[in-house]
Amino acid sequence: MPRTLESQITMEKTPSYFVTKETPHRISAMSQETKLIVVVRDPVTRAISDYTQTLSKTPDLPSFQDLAFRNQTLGIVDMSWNAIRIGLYALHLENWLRYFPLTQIHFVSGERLITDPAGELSRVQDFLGLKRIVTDKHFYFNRTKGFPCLKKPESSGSPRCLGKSKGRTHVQIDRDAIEQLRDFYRPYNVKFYEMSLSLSQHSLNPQDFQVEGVHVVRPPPPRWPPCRHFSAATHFSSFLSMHR
Ligand SMILES: Nc1ncnc2c1ncn2[C@@H]1O[C@H](COP(=O)(O)OS(=O)(=O)O)[C@@H](OP(=O)(O)O)[C@H]1O
Repeated sequence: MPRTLESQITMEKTPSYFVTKETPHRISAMSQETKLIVVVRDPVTRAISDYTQTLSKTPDLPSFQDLAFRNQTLGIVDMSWNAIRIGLYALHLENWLRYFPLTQIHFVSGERLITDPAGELSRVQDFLGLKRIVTDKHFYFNRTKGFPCLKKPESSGSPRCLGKSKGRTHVQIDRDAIEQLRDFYRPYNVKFYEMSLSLSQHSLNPQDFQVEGVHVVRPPPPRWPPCRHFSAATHFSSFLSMHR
């Protein structure tokens, strides 16, 4: 991490931070005031997106079902496959909560980042204690790309969209496999959604985690005092770490 002046914020983004066992301990040893931002999306869509990305680099990859299930007939999911494991947000979060209070963690909805990028970024700016500088006027919807793009980045006078590897058409996976994976993730999603409910900046959509209609328990407000400073974040889940 570079040295940072009192008025500056250092940000670092590494997709694997959120799911790497040793990371919370290492980051808290560096600074307990680090603020953490995690971009999450429906874990089933996330797994298919992950597979689509790997397939584009490794065309002879086994099928999604072969990798996702130990035994698909019995519905036994292979939790050791990274594309599946990463979406077990509740488990990863529990590991982080051993080192950081929930108030220092902010979840960005990957789905809303596409439908309402300015809204998601308002919450990020609030969480970081920043003035809301990034707003609606910075984005436009690019029909060709099918995603929001930046109107005019600071560094150039022309609009900028994310690259071709972001927002690819996903590999088609059969309905049954998707349903089996939804069933598999449901308890983890419910737990994760419940944990996130105690955040004042809570913005996760119940539909994105298939928890609508499920009885979720709102946990008591966190015991920790609100943080003064912060820092850090993860392929949906993206993980960004920010340090002041
Ligand atoms: N504005 C905009 N333009 C293009 N793509 C967008 C945008 N906002 C979010 N997304 C979604 O970002 C997804 C890819 O991001 P990753 O999480 O793979 O990034 S990272 O590799 O972890 O850094 C990518 O997922 P896929 O659609 O599955 O490819 C996109 O849906």
